[in-house]
Amino acid sequence: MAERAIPATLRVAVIGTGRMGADHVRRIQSVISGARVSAVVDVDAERAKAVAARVDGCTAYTDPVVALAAADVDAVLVASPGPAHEAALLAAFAHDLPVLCEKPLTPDAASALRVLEAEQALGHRRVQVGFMRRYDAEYVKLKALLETGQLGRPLMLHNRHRNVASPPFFTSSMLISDSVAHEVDATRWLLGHEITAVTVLRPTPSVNAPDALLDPQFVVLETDGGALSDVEIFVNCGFGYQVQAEVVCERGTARVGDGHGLVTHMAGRWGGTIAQDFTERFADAYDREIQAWVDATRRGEVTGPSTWDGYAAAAVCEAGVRALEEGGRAEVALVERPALYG
Ligand SMILES: NC(=O)C1=CN([C@@H]2O[C@H](COP(=O)(O)OP(=O)(O)OC[C@H]3O[C@@H](n4cnc5c(N)ncnc54)[C@H](O)[C@@H]3O)[C@@H](O)[C@H]2O)C=CC1
Ligand SMILES: O=C1[C@@H](O)[C@H](O)[C@@H](O)[C@H](O)[C@H]1O
Repeated sequence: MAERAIPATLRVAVIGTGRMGADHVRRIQSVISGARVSAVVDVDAERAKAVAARVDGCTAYTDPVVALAAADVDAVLVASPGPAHEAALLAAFAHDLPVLCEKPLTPDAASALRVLEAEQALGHRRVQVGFMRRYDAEYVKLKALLETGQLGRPLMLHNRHRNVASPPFFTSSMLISDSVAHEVDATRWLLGHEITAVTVLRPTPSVNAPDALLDPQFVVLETDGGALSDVEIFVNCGFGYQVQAEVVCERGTARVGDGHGLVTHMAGRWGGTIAQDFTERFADAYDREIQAWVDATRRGEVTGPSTWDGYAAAAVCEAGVRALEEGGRAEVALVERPALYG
């Protein structure tokens, strides 16, 4: 395929204009630099039209394949639901377009592997996966501290991931595949280890969990570097959105996500506020993530979480769902890491 000329302002097609897609359209148009939205695609035609109407020179489509063939597009942002990602990614690969794909890369290891193989067939990386913890200022500092080696070898990572309430379509396995997927990536990225086995423990569900939802869950990830990473996932905690991580090393510990940004003392009490959802807690991280993607694309590069990272997360989550459903511990089987992913 002929080398594609990269314009000064990238023309981006956004596939999926729901909560995340519409927010990324706003971000590209009003917050970051170097890109504009030239096309939006949603199976819900009215939703696509409503979002397109807010953006000059943006066309609405209902089919990603038609959109990428017809529209003037230099890059693609995929924000449709996970099961639709494979088709969208393959449509982008057919035009050799760079893609920012929201997590999960795909919902299971077999489809993630097909995407991995399709990208290798192109011969170069095309995908950045939307694991935004890697762009959060506190997580970035934690990673940098670990890399100095001052704390010594990481032994354990304790993660807490709490949502106010789960959406109506949420299932018990989605606590792992949709939510813990972030901690799976954070563990691999912070520790630089692959995850080899997953154990899922199920306390008696909260009275606030919708019917039959196993919420909360306690997940233990074993790594090939000998560290353990545990995740409390609680998606109906009721009081706020909290994402915290504490790494315990041989010479000390470090933690992020306590939300101590603004502390007030008033009327005999002290305290702060708790974010209510991810769009608030991770707003800056999403801005940095999309800006980094646009900047790298304009340089003709692909950076950030790769298709390999998306595949590894899918395989770990699949093992996690197995452990949840069958009880106990499930081992993770990964294919050999291809040379393209270093
Ligand atoms: N990084 C993060 O923190 C978060 C990431 N996400 C991820 O973002 C993606 C989208 O999630 P939400 O915006 O919350 O979902 P949503 O349900 O609000 O929006 C999805 C949109 O995609 C459309 N759609 C469905 N199938 C499609 C297809 N085949 N082609 C084009 N459009 C299609 C739907 O009509 C809907 O408008 C998911 O992959 C989700 O896991 C979601 C929330 C936070
Ligand atoms: O990715 C996300 C959602 O899909 C997921 O459902 C939430 O639990 C996470 O907090 C959010 O970041």
